[in-house]
Amino acid sequence: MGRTFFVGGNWKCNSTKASIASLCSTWKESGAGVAGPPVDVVIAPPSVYAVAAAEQLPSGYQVSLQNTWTGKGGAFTGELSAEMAKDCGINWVILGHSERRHIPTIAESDETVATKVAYALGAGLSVIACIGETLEEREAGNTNAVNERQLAAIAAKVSDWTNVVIAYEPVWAIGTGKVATPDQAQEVHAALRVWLAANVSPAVAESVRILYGGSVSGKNCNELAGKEDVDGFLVGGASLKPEFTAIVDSHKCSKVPVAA
Ligand SMILES: O=C[C@H](O)COP(=O)(O)O
Repeated sequence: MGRTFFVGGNWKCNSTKASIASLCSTWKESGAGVAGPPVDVVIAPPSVYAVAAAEQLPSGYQVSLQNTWTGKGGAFTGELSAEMAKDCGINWVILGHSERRHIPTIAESDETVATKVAYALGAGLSVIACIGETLEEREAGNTNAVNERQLAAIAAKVSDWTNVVIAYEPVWAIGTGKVATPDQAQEVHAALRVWLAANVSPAVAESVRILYGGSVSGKNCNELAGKEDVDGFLVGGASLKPEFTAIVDSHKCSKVPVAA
């Protein structure tokens, strides 16, 4: 069994109509960063731009939301439901991103993230589920414990992992330019697979894709992609730049067998 390399681009709360048109046209003109086997590419624009971006992205690039609500729509001002994403032809959502966990005015709990993941899957979306430790937690020696706690909350509500991609994003590496070393990323990814094998199933541990996120760039992606448990990336800042296509192309450095 193999795992198809996966590169996600999270535009966060950035972009304009003009910047999207310009970036998409630069990517297409470069001829690099081609989506399709052996690499999946999924871009998460701010939701108001998602449908328009889908029409301009290079062929084969899929689109994601950056968040959905915990359940069915209704009287929840400002929220977006998984069903609305599906209705608009959007098949992915990023959930549990560290900015949604740690920004005080958002403060999503493990429980909320897990509820969102389970609901989105049930509504037919595929989910990029984010986990990751803070610098304080790493320095206290709690890296694996924190990541396993966040994953356990999701595992408690999810039984079918077919449409789940895990993104390991150490909070200290996000937007800081302090990328995890390839060995640091590999160590956590391998530990996550061990945890999944013991607590979910060996088959899920073998098949689920685990992405690394945090200051990934066109310069550091190839070395990270060469690690045996790194199945791709969730990219923030560099996904707003021409260099993103080089990160898509880093699948050529992957040692993970491609899914049949
Ligand atoms: O979702 C993406 C991550 O937050 C990584 O962001 P970054 O590549 O800007 O560090």
